[in-house]
Amino acid sequence: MTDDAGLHATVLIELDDVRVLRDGRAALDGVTLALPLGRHTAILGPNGCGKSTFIQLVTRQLYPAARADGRPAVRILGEHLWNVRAIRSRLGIVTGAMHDELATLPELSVKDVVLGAFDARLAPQQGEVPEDRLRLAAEALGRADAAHLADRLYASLSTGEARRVLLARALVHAPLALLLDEPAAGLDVVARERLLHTLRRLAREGVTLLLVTHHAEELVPEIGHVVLLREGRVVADGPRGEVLTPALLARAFDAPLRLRDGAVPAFEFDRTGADA
Ligand SMILES: Nc1ncnc2c1ncn2[C@@H]1O[C@H](COP(=O)(O)OP(=O)(O)OP(=O)(O)O)[C@@H](O)[C@H]1O
Repeated sequence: MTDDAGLHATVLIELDDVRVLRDGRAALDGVTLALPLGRHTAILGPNGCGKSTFIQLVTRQLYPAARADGRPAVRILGEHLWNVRAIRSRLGIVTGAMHDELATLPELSVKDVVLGAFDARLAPQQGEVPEDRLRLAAEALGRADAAHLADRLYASLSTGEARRVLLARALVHAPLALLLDEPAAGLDVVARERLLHTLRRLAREGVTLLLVTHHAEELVPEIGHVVLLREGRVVADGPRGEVLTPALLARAFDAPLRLRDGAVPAFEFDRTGADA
């Protein structure tokens, strides 16, 4: 392995001057990032800044514009032609889109949802499920604090319960990192804090967290690094305390915003400033 390959292997996601066009407009524009394994990071920004585009880039639902010099613009764990199924043992992905697909299947049990990860399908293939898969699925449900939900139908779950089951599905391959799209969106305050507690435990166990969000309260203390986006461009990329300043937040959100950082971080909108 060359030094270069060694470096890439420790970098979870690398974007090199990425441009993604949607309907002819750049949804990501000149984005250069290196997100290492082991560093818990949030990608943060207002509606429309390109967060979903970033996730769809990683899951290969969207592609970057070709670069003039022919160099690959995106690498996931060092691979520029990654296969989402092949990387799932290293990067578990939890998105709202996955929930939307699963929730349309009324017969699907929670166990089926988690077992489906082995076949990279919504539900597992018919037939007897191997013992080791059942064991790994049960362990993943346990790690997601969702063991009590195993025999429920997925479509009958509350939003908070369903989010845990998706987390279990992502954990079934014991990934090194989790890419989480607004993990606490739609959860009540208690469900949110319980889910964040689970994520914090996973972080302490060595799973790298990569949050893509605009919810300040999801910025658990383990998130030490923040990338701020605005209109498809990186406004700031650095340590949490240096990025979440009123000046940089104002630039990203185009509004007088500050973060009240603490046990439960929250954005505060300065209405006086907005009127000025
Ligand atoms: N299907 C689409 N077709 C065309 N343009 C799109 C499409 N989806 C998003 N866009 C545009 O791409 C840009 C980035 O959108 P994206 O959905 O990635 O932002 P986001 O940060 O995820 O927003 P939100 O927080 O509202 O989910 C926006 O200008 C948006 O209008």
